[in-house]
Amino acid sequence: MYIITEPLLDEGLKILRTIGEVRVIENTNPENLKAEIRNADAIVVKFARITKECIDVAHHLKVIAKHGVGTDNIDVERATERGIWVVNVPAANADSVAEFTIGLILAITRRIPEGVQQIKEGKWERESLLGLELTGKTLGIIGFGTIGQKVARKIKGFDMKLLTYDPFVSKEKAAELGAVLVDLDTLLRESDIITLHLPLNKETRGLIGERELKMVKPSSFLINAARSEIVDKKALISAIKEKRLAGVALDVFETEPPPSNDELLALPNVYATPHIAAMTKQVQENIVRTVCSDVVRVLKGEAPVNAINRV
Ligand SMILES: NC(=O)c1ccc[n+]([C@@H]2O[C@H](COP(=O)([O-])OP(=O)(O)OC[C@H]3O[C@@H](n4cnc5c(N)ncnc54)[C@H](O)[C@@H]3O)[C@@H](O)[C@H]2O)c1
Ligand SMILES: O=C(O)CC[C@@H](O)C(=O)O
Repeated sequence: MYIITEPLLDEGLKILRTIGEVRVIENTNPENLKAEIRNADAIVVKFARITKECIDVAHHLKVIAKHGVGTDNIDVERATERGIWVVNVPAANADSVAEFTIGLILAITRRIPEGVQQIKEGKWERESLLGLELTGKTLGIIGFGTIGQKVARKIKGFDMKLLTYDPFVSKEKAAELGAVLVDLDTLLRESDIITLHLPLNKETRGLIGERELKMVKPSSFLINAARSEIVDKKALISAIKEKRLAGVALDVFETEPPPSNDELLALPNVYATPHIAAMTKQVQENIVRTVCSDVVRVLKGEAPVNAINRV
């Protein structure tokens, strides 16, 4: 068996080597990926785009394995048509991502990165760093799945009012975790902080656009540790420039890494981190074990545990 993979922890490489030859590929631009995937029986993918064109040259491919939960970088429909399993690792990173989300909320509302910067520059300008107390404020959680629910559970001690919007969740489920299920417009109008925890797909691309950003309070903050394209970038830039949003914290970008002259990142009140919400030792070890074990299962002719399609 021949397995290709984006760079992985050694533990994962060891598991894969029990079933075949493993090649680590660093260059995942479309042409290189097409050349590499041609002879592969399996691919472990982090951020590389596994497009229809890529899948169509992969005549031996049996499984596309996502190191993580979001499979928006994989053409799952085409893989299914071609009889190729797509597996991911659901839930494994949810605690870490929820913890990180709360970190971003605190960082942006209490202006922690600016405070750090001031001190390092030898400044002491406390009066310029007035923040927002979270107690009694409203947190709007868009997407109430594994991560959204963990955020609700973990933020309890902050005594915030919780709203959530998720078309696939019942109001009873929301209430169980102390949140009120509302429609999107209500959430946007009433929240002081809005955090996104939904997948990127045809329905959610651009879900937060100009119309939606015109509804939010100018004092509100937006947190995006889900996927960049859920928010319309042009509309977001206008909202920040026109002071219709107090601040934005982003862990995800359309192009990763984003270009150094990115217009959004250059704006004040835009905080950013390099897609690290799931970057904890525990999560990375757990994910690599789970995903590589599923690859081995498929290559042995067994059904994977975490398939997101049926072939
Ligand atoms: N920054 C990171 O490192 C990082 C790490 C993990 C996950 N993520 C992103 O977070 C996303 C959510 O992860 P999860 O584990 O909670 O997934 P999940 O599938 O458990 O939950 C997603 C929730 O979104 C809801 N949803 C779907 N369409 C919606 C819509 N149109 N409006 C509102 N809600 C909608 C679903 O009903 C579901 O409850 C992933 O798809 C991934 O893109 C990012
Ligand atoms: O591999 C990672 O650390 C990030 C993946 C994350 O965005 C996911 O969708 O699970």
